[in-house]
Amino acid sequence: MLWPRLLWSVAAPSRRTPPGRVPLSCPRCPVPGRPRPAAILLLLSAAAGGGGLVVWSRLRAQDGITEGGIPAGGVTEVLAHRSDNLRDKFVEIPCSEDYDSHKRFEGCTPRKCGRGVTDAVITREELIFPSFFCFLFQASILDLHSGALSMGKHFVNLYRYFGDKIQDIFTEEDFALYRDVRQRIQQRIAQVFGISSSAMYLTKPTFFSRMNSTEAKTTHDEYWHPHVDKVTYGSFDYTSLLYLSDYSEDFGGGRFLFMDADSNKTVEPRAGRVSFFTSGSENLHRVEKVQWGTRFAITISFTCDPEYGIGDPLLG
Ligand SMILES: O=C(O)CCC(=O)C(=O)O
Ligand SMILES: [Fe+2]
Repeated sequence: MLWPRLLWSVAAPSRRTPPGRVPLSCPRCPVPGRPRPAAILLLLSAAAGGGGLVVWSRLRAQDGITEGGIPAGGVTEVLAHRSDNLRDKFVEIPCSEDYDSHKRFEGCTPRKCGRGVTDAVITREELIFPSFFCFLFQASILDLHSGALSMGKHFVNLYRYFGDKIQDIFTEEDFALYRDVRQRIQQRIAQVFGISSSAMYLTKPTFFSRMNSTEAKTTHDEYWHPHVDKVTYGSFDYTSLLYLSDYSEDFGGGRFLFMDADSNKTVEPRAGRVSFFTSGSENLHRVEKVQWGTRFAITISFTCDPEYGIGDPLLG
């Protein structure tokens, strides 16, 4: 059983919480509360300061496709069922032309495009991240690189807000796990797409997300809009999503959907499952609205352009 699920069951009881779970609390997790103006990093200033957190706000620009549940009449194929335990599922698809309008980096920029799912790169048991999860109970997005935490209508910059104290709040173990997981995903992507892992760079934003059925407080919380990551985030060439909770056990709705011309193809989240794909419009996608419970995931993305590369998030 996963810690996140246990922690969440205490923090936000759900009708799905099975009885008899060990009650856990987060004693080390301080509440930022309503931030002092000096400590606030609004989304815009974060973005102005070098890219920052773009996330879902920009997705609105690509609206116009049915939202919420899967559209009636839309044929849906399941690429990965929650109960599957997949080693290396991969579907190749033709690349879009999106990459032509960006500088090409041979040996990295996608020539082979597609989407893959694996349950064999990360085990469910290792996905603990307790110090990150403390904050995710209070926020919908935690951007590890910038420290931006979205809380209701506000963005708080955790690194500025807590300063040196952040080292007492976040643990090095969580950052080390993040680095390890990032590396393993990067290697898998490189292997599947036939490129060199050293030609890929982590890019921003890289963030934890919490999605539930409560009304979006701001447009940043509107995770369900169809979008193309390369359009939304610019620097992305390869997107990966690491799921931390289970579809239909921890939450309902919230499936990931590739929106192809002929059909939708779903990936049902499963804790430890990595879904990865080339970031161009060959992989238009969205997330179904969550109907109940809480869905946790991490978006970890890569660019081929060293100019947009970032280092691993660091503690302090
Ligand atoms: O969490 C997911 O399944 C998808 C999130 C997403 O599309 C994104 O971060 O760009
Ligand atoms: Fe996306």
